[in-house]
Amino acid sequence: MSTIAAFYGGKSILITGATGFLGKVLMEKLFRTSPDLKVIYILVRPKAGQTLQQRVFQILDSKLFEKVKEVCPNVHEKIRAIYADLNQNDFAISKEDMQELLSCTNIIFHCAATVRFDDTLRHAVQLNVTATRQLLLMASQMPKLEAFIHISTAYSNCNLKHIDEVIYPCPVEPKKIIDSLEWLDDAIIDEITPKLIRDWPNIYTYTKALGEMVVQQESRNLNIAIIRPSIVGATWQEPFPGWVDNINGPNGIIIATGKGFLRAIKATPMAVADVIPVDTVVNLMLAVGWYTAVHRPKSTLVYHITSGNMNPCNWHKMVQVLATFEKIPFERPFRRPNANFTSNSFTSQYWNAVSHRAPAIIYDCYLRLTGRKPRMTKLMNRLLRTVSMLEYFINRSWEWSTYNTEMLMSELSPEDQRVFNFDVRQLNWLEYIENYVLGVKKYLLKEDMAGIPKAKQRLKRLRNIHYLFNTALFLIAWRLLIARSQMARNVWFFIVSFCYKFLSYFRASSTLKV
Ligand SMILES: CCCCCCCCCCCCCCCCCC(=O)SCCNC(=O)CCNC(=O)[C@H](O)C(C)(C)COP(=O)(O)OP(=O)(O)OC[C@H]1O[C@@H](n2cnc3c(N)ncnc32)[C@H](O)[C@@H]1OP(=O)(O)O
Ligand SMILES: NC(=O)C1=CN([C@@H]2O[C@H](COP(=O)(O)OP(=O)(O)OC[C@H]3O[C@@H](n4cnc5c(N)ncnc54)[C@H](OP(=O)(O)O)[C@@H]3O)[C@@H](O)[C@H]2O)C=CC1
Repeated sequence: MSTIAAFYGGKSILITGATGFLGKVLMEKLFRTSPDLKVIYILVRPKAGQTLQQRVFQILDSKLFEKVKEVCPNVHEKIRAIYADLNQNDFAISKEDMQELLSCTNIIFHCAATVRFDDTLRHAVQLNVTATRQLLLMASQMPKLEAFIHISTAYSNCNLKHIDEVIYPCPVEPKKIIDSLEWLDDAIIDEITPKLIRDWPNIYTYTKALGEMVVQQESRNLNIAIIRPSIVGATWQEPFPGWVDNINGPNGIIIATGKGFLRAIKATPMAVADVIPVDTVVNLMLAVGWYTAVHRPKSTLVYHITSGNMNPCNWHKMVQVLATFEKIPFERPFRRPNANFTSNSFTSQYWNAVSHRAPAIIYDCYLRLTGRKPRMTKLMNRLLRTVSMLEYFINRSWEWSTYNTEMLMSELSPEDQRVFNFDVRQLNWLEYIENYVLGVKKYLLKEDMAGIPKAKQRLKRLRNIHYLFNTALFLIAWRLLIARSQMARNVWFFIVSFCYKFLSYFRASSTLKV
């Protein structure tokens, strides 16, 4: 029997961000491996016209939870959705709910965050910093609390090249920032934001760093651990390979490439693509929860869950996705999937003009001519903006030390190492990437596998159109050149007479043989 799975039996667990990508996989694994847990409290807000209960039902009815329903048939009774908005004071939790949370919670997994790179500083600080402080304050009033696990990101210190498993101080104290945001108006905040975030690439990574500082400063006597995953990708093994459900990180790029919108990207091919499967992150989270509660380390331990130092894959290898698109094409692609990597800014601008903007403009002209509303240029601009925000991460490599993560691995029994496996050395990248693309097609785009032959036919047609278009373009350009340049004319006559002579010789020699 797994010690970790047994540890969660009978426990009351509080999860923030349970409706997010990581949160759902965390809940799934908890229910599947510890079906005898007492309750999982999740802090949820109503969204997109759905009530809390509707949101919970939608999650439990998804394919992700199919195995859970077999192992834990009364899973609906074990989830307690609590109305909460982390943007508000006391999270807007009712008195009764708060009382129950304070008196019953044994373990907290704090996953909620805004992960948008372009959020406003005010909102990102509220969610990634102030809400963390508020949750720690709540945690300090929980008599039964055994561990508080805070999810940060491996990029919270991406302004450094080598990152250790320690909490680095930020230049400005989080408290000062929280206080000043209370009275500064939005225009001034926008003006000072670049000065505050300095060499961090965006508000997200900066506020995650502030969040870690808050954890350190407000830890009181709590048993706390911080987990820093790198780029969280689709599931590797559990509950099945390739599960994804949002367009963040590589997912949106995979869709844009597979649908033929994105044909070139400014990336350093040899830079490490530090993707880490979401189930691996969740396994570490559960192992850390157990270790922190049982072994009670004297200080707050930070755990890196990254792939680069143990089983590196670079962006060049990630282009394997292209080969996968041949086997498993996405439906209705705009162009044939192809991607050029360039680390040169000038070449990148060139590709943007030729491979992205020009086809979008041509397509919009076609839409206009056929009486439809043009939309491709707008979509392309949005895509290029997104790609430009991700460029920072695909043109650099970082080194993350993993002493604590390795130490934890060695503390686990062989059974726990199997059930809560976070050893990425066993991961086969090519297989993972193929399953990832398949997962994006099935679970994110919700495309039917039966449509693959049709999609392949369309790819063939697009390839023929591509060749035809290029040939026509070449002939037009050549015709124009011949009309204007004597030298081009000479070259043309030379080529034609050479071909003619070659053909005559070939014909003559074959007649002789007969
Ligand atoms: C060639 C080979 C390629 C190989 C692969 C290469 C991969 C490279 C990837 C590199 C990734 C690097 C990531 C680094 C991450 C750092 C680690 C972290 O902690 S970071 C943690 C991770 N954080 C990040 O990765 C955040 C990065 N992303 C962002 O910050 C923002 O998306 C943005 C600012 C980039 C764009 O903002 P904006 O332009 O406002 O766009 P929106 O966001 O609002 O959405 C656009 C559209 O999509 C719709 N839609 C949404 N969801 C779904 C869905 N589930 N289903 C379907 N659709 C969905 C949505 O409805 C909207 O459509 P519409 O309503 O207009 O019709
Ligand atoms: N995905 C990645 O690549 C990486 C993620 N991380 C970290 O992992 C954690 C989880 O990320 P991930 O699952 O990908 O993110 P998601 O965006 O998928 O999920 C974010 C979660 O936070 C919740 N949330 C946001 N705002 C509020 C609010 N005001 N009140 C209540 N809940 C709120 C969301 O709820 P709702 O559904 O209502 O919006 C959602 O459940 C984050 O801390 C992130 O920093 C770290 C490294 C990489």
